[in-house]
Amino acid sequence: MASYLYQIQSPTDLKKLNINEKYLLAEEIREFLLEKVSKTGGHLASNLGVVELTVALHSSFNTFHDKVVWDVGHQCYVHKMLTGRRDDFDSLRQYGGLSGFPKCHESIHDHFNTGHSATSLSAALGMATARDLKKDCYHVAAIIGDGALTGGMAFEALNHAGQSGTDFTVILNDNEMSIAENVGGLSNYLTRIRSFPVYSRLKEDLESFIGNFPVLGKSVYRTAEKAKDSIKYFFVPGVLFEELGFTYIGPIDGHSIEDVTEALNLAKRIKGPKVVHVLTVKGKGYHMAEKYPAKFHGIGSFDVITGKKHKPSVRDFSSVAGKALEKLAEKDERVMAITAAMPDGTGLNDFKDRYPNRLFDVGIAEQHAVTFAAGQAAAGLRPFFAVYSSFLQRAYDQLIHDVALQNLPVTFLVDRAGLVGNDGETHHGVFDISCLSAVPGLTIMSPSDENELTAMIQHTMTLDGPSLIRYPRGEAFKLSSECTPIKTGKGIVLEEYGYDFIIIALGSLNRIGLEILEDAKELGILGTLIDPRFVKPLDQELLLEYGKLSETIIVMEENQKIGGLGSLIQHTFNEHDLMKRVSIFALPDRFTEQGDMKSLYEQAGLSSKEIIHYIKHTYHKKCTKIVSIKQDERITHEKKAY
Ligand SMILES: Cc1ncc(C[n+]2csc(CCOP(=O)(O)OP(=O)(O)O)c2C)c(N)n1
Ligand SMILES: CC(=O)[C@@H](O)[C@H](O)COP(=O)(O)O
Ligand SMILES: [Mg+2]
Repeated sequence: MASYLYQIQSPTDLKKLNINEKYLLAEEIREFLLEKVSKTGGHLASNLGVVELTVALHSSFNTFHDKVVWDVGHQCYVHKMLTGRRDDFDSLRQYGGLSGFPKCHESIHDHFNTGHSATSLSAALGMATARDLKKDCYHVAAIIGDGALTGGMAFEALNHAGQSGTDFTVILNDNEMSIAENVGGLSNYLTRIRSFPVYSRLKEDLESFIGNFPVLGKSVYRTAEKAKDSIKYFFVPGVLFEELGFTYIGPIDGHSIEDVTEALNLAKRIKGPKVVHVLTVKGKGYHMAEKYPAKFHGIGSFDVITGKKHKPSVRDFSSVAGKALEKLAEKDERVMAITAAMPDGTGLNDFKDRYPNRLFDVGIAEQHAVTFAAGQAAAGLRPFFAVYSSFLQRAYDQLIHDVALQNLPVTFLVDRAGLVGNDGETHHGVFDISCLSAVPGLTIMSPSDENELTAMIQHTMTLDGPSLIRYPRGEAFKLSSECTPIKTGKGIVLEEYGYDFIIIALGSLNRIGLEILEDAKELGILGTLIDPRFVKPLDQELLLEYGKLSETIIVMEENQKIGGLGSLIQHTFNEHDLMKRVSIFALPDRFTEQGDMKSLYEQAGLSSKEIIHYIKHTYHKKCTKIVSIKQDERITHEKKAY
């Protein structure tokens, strides 16, 4: 059987295929996607949905020159296959392998790196503006999903583009899904447009109908024009976009390669900003993903026949947080939960079922979520915004200006804090301490295990101002059967064998800290492990007390080394004239790549092996020093005796 997929080394080869061959290619692409992603894991459903759209895109656009920006970028796998990266798919999302997101360093066909939502329109508009100013000649397109279109930045760009009249194309991939079901007024609007699938044709008919009657007087023509305008308000899909200054083309069947190609070709001919509205089915072609698009949005390896994951879902920190919040809500009706399109990922699904009126999914709108929470808190509620660390970055000013400055009791449940693994650079939650520890009045905690997480969530209810709890992606665990009560700004000593070294480990890294203590003990090196619990306020008393006891102070944290917990401890020691070297095991000053956690920890030097090595080294140095001091003392003594 001829394989079209394996003939394609670049989009030039795709352009040589006729329409039937393109459909055969689409079938092969789906098989390939299923085969590969079922082994490596990845964003399957979104990619299955854009197979024909991507084939049409490369049939119409020439990405050697034209620029294409993928919003979020999780749906770029087909694009990667068609742009020379098909043979790299075994390494998809693996350490050192092919990224699951667009990466300019991978290919000249990737024009802008993405990973977070709602950036594509701004970036594409910027490129189109640069093109015009430099008098270059190429097309620019942004591909954005209906979910990503709920992000504020997308609206800001629509507003700007509509007025600027800049020539570029927005391809709106509407599958009525974000990760969960899409939400909001815009989503409802798009759904209404879906119910007029033939209107684009009707509009053309109306125009040609009017144009076909030159014998009608000008006034009649104008009346007809006006009538056309009012009819438009009732029937024309996409009036919203048209009113903003875009030409709307659609809705188009996104699984028809001819229709999408034709619509894109038309868009290229029309000057100014355009929206091509494409309707697709998330998970198209794989019945399991069509039925359960949320499960197959981003999935680990799985069995294609049964759709079952190879590693069954575990009880993770997110679900522990969700449960703890439910318990709080049971007792206090002021407790509200807020999510920015991540109810599943942040463990809020049960809360949503139980308290549908107290769970607010605001869409992919982190900035709005924070100020919305501020408003709730200002009016007497106790909102909890559960959000991934890297997505909270988007709302830095809202946190400072709208929450902290007014000392409002909003709690941030900061999930995916630390390294996240295969999503890579864009998704690691490694900046929150550096960014947020500078915010006055914000209490920052990190639990060492699930009991502490639950206790900290309860503890936030005793605080008057804003608070934040950071916890990692992955399986929950207990370090002990229960946890000692949380007191604001107080840490605890988890284990105390001796003072050859002191480890201050943040959050779940205490588990590795305990292992290190045991391994060192077997070597006869005795250490102490401190769980600071609070990054802010830091337990200065505890840290200074133990800091004085040892020459080897080690801090472990899953945050950038610059501006992290280690720096805060160093600063505390300086302020109290405790001149100690603090050895910080954290993330180096570069962006951490994708990969399995073990490789990433090793790369960052955050593994127990690395730290034990360091402890042994400093211990031996100390012993050698003691031996030589003792020798010196003996010589002096002998000299004196002589
Ligand atoms: C700022 C930000 N918040 C949240 C996410 C998590 N996220 C990734 S994809 C996605 C849903 C996107 O839906 P849509 O754009 O419609 O694409 P689809 O998967 O349906 O093709 C979400 C919420 C993100 N990547 N960036
Ligand atoms: C593309 C995106 O941003 C999300 O789909 C993300 O990959 C989810 O990550 P988790 O798997 O950690 O929920
Ligand atoms: Mg969608």
